[in-house]
Amino acid sequence: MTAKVRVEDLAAELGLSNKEIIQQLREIGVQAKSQKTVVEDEDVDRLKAELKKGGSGKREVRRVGESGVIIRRRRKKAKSPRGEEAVSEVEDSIEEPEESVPVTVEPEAVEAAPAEKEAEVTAAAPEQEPAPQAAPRKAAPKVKIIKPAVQEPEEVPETEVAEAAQAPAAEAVAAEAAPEPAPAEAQPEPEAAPEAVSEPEAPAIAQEASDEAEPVKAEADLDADTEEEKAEKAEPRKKKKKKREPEAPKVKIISMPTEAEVQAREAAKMAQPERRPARPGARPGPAGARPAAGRPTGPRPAGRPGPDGAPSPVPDPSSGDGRSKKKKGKKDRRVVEFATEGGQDHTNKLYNDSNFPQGRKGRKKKGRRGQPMMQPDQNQAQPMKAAKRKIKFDETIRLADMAHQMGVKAQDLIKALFGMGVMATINQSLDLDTASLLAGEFGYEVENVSFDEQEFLAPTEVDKDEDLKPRPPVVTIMGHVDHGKTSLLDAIRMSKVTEGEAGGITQHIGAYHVQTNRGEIVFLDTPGHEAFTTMRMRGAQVTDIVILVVAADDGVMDQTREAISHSKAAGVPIVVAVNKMDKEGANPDNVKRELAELGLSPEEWGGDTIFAHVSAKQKEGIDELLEMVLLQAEVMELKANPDKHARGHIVEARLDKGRGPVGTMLISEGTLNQGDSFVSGIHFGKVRAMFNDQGKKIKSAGPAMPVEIQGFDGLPEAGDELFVVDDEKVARRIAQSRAMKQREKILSAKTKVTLESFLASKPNDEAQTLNLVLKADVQGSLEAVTEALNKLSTDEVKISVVHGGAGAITESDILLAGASEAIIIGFNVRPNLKVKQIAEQEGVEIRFYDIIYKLVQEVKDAMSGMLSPDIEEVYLGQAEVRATFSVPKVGMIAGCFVADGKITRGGKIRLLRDGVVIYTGQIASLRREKDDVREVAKGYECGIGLEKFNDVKVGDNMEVFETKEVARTID
Ligand SMILES: Nc1nc2c(ncn2[C@@H]2O[C@H](COP(=O)(O)OP(=O)(O)OP(=O)(O)O)[C@@H](O)[C@H]2O)c(=O)[nH]1
Repeated sequence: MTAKVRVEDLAAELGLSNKEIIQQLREIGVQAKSQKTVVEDEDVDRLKAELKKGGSGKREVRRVGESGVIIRRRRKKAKSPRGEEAVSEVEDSIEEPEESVPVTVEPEAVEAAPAEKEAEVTAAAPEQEPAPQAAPRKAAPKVKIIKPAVQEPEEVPETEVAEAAQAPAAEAVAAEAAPEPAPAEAQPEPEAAPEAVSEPEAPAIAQEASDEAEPVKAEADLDADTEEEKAEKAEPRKKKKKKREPEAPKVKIISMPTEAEVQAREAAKMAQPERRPARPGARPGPAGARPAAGRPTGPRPAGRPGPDGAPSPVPDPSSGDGRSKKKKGKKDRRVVEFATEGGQDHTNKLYNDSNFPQGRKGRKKKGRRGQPMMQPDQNQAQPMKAAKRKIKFDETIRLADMAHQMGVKAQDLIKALFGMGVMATINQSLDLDTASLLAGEFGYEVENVSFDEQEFLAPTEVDKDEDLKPRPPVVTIMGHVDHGKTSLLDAIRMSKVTEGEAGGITQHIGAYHVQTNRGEIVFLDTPGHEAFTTMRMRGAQVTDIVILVVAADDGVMDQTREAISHSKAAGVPIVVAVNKMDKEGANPDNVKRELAELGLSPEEWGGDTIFAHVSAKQKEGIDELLEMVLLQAEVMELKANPDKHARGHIVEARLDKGRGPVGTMLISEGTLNQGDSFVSGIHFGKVRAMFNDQGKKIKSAGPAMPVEIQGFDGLPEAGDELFVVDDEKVARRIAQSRAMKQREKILSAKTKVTLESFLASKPNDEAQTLNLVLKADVQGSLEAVTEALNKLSTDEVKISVVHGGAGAITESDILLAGASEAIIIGFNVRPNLKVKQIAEQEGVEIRFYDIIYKLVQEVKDAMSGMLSPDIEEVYLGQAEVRATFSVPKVGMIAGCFVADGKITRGGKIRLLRDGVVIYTGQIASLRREKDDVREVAKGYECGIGLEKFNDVKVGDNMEVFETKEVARTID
């Protein structure tokens, strides 16, 4: 058994800090994550041996900061034993002297501080590693020298190595002492300096290049260094920094080296360093150049991807070298820079060689914990690799997530997007195109990993003619209120469906089919066009034929017109059922005439609309009506392939207490079998049980059959498409993917058709159509507006009035507009609160006008892409008139209840009666109880007086708004 000791215990025992112990352990190849990590006894022994030897190269260098604070830095020792020993020695000496460092020295050190620190680190590194590399270190020392030199000249040389180093140090000191203006060389110095910093690396290169050259370079370096130092002294710190920055280039230079160079370096191992070599060439890439930090610091700047796009590459984890975390981190950073400049491989090699010991110094970010220092840096660099510079994109991607994946600030992405003309917030979802563009800006690629449900859906091969079998038509009954829709449905069901059925009672499942002598017909059991259009809005066009019920004694009414508009918009043929023929006042000819005016001319009048006379009450004419429907269906040649996976739509769904979610599906093609796995909207399931419209349990159902299904995982929605897939896993995956998309969709702004944007919405269409739903206060103005608008149609932009009617804007109008991508134009009419909310939900734009000229002008402008309203109306609130009081000398005061928003005294007001605008003007007075108030919020009562208007009635509504100017926009 081996004894185990915790890091913290070990630290206590050896008189070192936990960090130091962890670092030391790393250097001997033992990974310790924290002070609690248990260390094997044998490792402890090794560690101690290593420490005795001189430690794994850790060295501490204390610096005196400006404030007089001593900064202790540790440097890893070179792998080479020599180096290590030397280092350790140095450390000791340094520490001691540091404390005794004179104040005067401090300032200098401080100046050099940032860069110096780094420089020191780097310098130290080289030194440690290659004892032999006197030259290189020397260069490094310069930087270091500044600190140590002043403080302890002797130490510096010692640590680093060689006498040569000492010499430079001395020089440096001298230089510092005599701040002469940097000679011409001084300028280059900066570069040289950097090089010097990176010297270690440079040396390698130099070596590779040629011995001869090296010496020269070395000399040059030295000179440069001294010069630099001088210059630094002479110049403000900034300059020094700059010089150091150049050092970064050194790094780059190093990386620049070819493989051959690298190898040479390895071979020579820190040998004589003539880092200089790099100098000129060194800076291969300005990219890395960031050298900013001059000396040692180089790393930092380097760390970041250069503008060149050169994100720092990642060198290889030279981490193995066993340097202090800090050092590692620094190194990594540098490496990154280098990589950027030169080949990554090279850098890696270099690192591995530990040729670049110098690299540390800068304090990198604090946050590195444990080894992480290295790793994180590497990670940062890694992005360089193409494989790592990809962003996963799934359907959409939130800007914040994208920033996270890229490792950049969301703010930066937002700025970049802004530059691309896209305004986005951190939580906004981006589409693939935008994300790709944005990623490109940062040198990233977008990898689309979206789940494509199409892959799992049965290939939508075109059915062969021989596979198609006739199917029954699906019929919806529409008509005005009380014209007999329900009675007709009942009459049909009673006369056909229940024949032969016990009790004659059929279960209501949303649809049923009837058998006639001529064939079957399927009826959707939800009369009215709202349901019809609601489903259409959801993309479900299940109805083949519409039966339009018109009472013979009443004629065409508002909802009759609406039904016609809805049917036409959906392109569904209409069969007219003139109902209540049994009534005395029945006048079918009048109905025909009115319908003919709306484009539904009976066949006997030369038109193509089929009419049938029925009496739902007397159950007369039903067969003839059904016959006519089938006649129409024959013309349509409705067919479907029953031999495939079923596909259809949910027409009704409900939560059954005992059976859970159940939905009625109208199969449009294929055959649904019990046990089939399916997806419906964002839900999935397996057909556990299936019932027909008569409540009978069935095992399979073919096209156009309404069936009630059990087995959903959640409640589907009417209009959802349902299709069968091969297995439940696929169904689940698809449903999950859809649910996710739906969430994203909700998050992303809903785009709606607006008068300003409709042109841009379909820029590629040759002829664009502006769909409108017109609502006016009276028939007369409706006709006038319609006529004026129709005249505006041009070859390029057509105006299509999907529906026009007199009266308030209703929910039905919103649904129709939503399904037809239309804009609602309200002329002297307004929607009530509920309708307004639905319009907002559905993203339907409603525009209001009270002057035909203005209406026409705006539509005209919109058609030419020039619409730019400069006055915008801002809705404030609505109030209901619950009482009226006549106040002498003041006039009529309306006692109101604020139902929405707020009422403000300065606001403009519209008085609405049944949705029609009666008055538009100003609020003359606004009171709460007996006090004049500025505004009254929702939920409170108040008294409102209108300016020059007294005809207020209980039940009226008041809409308050204000107008504001909006800057005109281009396009
Ligand atoms: N005389 C006569 N009355 C009928 C006929 N059909 C329906 N009615 C009557 O008209 C009224 C309205 O019938 P419904 O079937 O409810 O009309 P609807 O169109 O479904 O009405 P909503 O559901 O309100 O839209 C009822 O009182 C029926 O009895 C008919 O053919 N002749």
